[in-house]
Amino acid sequence: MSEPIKVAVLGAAGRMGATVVRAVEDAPDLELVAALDADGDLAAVAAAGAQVAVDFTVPAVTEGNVHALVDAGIHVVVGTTGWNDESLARVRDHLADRPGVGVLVAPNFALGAVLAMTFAAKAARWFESVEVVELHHPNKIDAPSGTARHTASAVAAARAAAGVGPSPDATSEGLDGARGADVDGVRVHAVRLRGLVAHEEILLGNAGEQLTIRHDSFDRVSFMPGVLLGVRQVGRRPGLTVGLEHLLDLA
Ligand SMILES: NC(=O)c1ccc[n+]([C@@H]2O[C@H](COP(=O)([O-])OP(=O)(O)OC[C@H]3O[C@@H](n4cnc5c(N)ncnc54)[C@H](O)[C@@H]3O)[C@@H](O)[C@H]2O)c1
Ligand SMILES: O=C(O)C1=N[C@H](C(=O)O)CCC1
Repeated sequence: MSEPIKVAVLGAAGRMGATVVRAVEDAPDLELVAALDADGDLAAVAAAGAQVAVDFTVPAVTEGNVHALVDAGIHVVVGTTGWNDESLARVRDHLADRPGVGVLVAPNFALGAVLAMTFAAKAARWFESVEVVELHHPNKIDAPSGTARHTASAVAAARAAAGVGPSPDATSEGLDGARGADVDGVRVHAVRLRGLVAHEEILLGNAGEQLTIRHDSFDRVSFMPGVLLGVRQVGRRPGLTVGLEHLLDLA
């Protein structure tokens, strides 16, 4: 058997980070060499000999972590949300100077969520209306979710490519926010409710019919097969990869 991949986890005291620590410890082909939280020193990751770092921290710090890890020649698997076209472009540019280093940024590592996004993008051109509803635990700090943004962008791109216009909407009066956020022209609604973990519905409507695509993560273990797949694959994918769909032959 080959040597285990040496893995560091950032955000290790958090809900996701703690779950990733347990998953790495349970995987015979992986070795946990560092587990850092907010009070940790990022230099400890390289000092521990980590080959791959997994980042489940907070939107305000994740990009800085990635640049520091890329400088150290460490591959990175990022689950933290808050990324946009500009921050992703900065990482892509940085990686051009670091051939051989891979970064995977995925807004959702649950296999069902990735399939739901893929199915929604495929279906989007065939419906007059489409809206996204995401539902999460009330401790989540960002809205709408990274998954919902990624879904809405993919839906919008598929509709644009097929020449489909915007969803019909006659709203001209009411309260600000009542129609949700606009992500590339697709309405996205965020629910925060005690008891929830991570859930998404894509509602697609035509005259006389509705298709609802729904995914539920009831437990954070649902993200672990995707995270571990990313850890195992990221070193073989130099440059920036955005979305787990690229590792699942779905893109
Ligand atoms: N991609 C996915 O599949 C997926 C799944 C669940 C959550 N998330 C995202 O992951 C992120 C974390 O979610 P969570 O529920 O675990 O949050 P959390 O608040 O429970 O955990 C975040 C942790 O990061 C730590 N932290 C803050 N700054 C740090 C730093 N500079 N270095 C190291 N650690 C630092 C915090 O102290 C905390 O322990 C969020 O952005 C969330 O949206 C993504
Ligand atoms: O619990 C969270 O926070 C989650 N964040 C990701 C997102 O914003 O899409 C993935 C689902 C869980």
